[in-house]
Amino acid sequence: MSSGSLPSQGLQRGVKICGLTEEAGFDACMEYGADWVGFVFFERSPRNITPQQANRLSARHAGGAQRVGLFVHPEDDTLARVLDVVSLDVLQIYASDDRAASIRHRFGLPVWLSKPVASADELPTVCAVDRLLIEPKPPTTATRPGGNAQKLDWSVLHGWKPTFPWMLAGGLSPDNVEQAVKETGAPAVDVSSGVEIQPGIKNPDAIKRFIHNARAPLFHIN
Ligand SMILES: O=C(O)c1ccccc1NCC(=O)[C@H](O)[C@H](O)COP(=O)(O)O
Repeated sequence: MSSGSLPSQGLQRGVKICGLTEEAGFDACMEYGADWVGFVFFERSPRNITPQQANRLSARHAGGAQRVGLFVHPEDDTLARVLDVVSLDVLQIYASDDRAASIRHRFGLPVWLSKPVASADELPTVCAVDRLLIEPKPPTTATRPGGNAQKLDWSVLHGWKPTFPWMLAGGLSPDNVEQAVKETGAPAVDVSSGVEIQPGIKNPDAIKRFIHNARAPLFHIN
């Protein structure tokens, strides 16, 4: 697969809205055409959702955006328990490359791996799974590895030419996403805090604007 330039639908830039917990936010993702919706299975997160709640939300719409389950260093048992209750299309994982590849093999689902970076020399050159999420390192005081509304220094990505699918995450919002894709050439973008009224509660209008603005720039590769 080349250059990470293949979002889920043709040449349209891929958009993932993460951390859905309630109906209005979930329905907005479906109405405004998000490519992926994320459910956070991490107890310390304000966006944590139970498998049963995720299943109920997911059942509100047949089809539409792919359902992504987000896990932090999960055991196989945890993944199996969630997948018993809610059907997921993608597993988004915080783990090592080897562990992520092993989860992919064990569960037979596409796996996306989060790659926190702080400088250009930390940018990955290979991808052991299906997609990498490039995001900033969390603040030292953070209680979770992502979803902290922290923006990556986009200049870190200048000149980076990955040969695998990737997605930009961290501190994006309806107001900065257009500039973010222009500066980085990101083929896909991921947001949580930037489209929220409060942690875990999404703003439908912000979701609409985020999706529109993310797709506004012509598709190009950096
Ligand atoms: O959202 C959380 O609470 C969370 C908890 C544990 C690991 C990851 C988490 N979120 C990751 C994300 O939602 C995405 O990477 C997101 O695009 C970045 O978050 P934000 O800066 O809030 O947009």
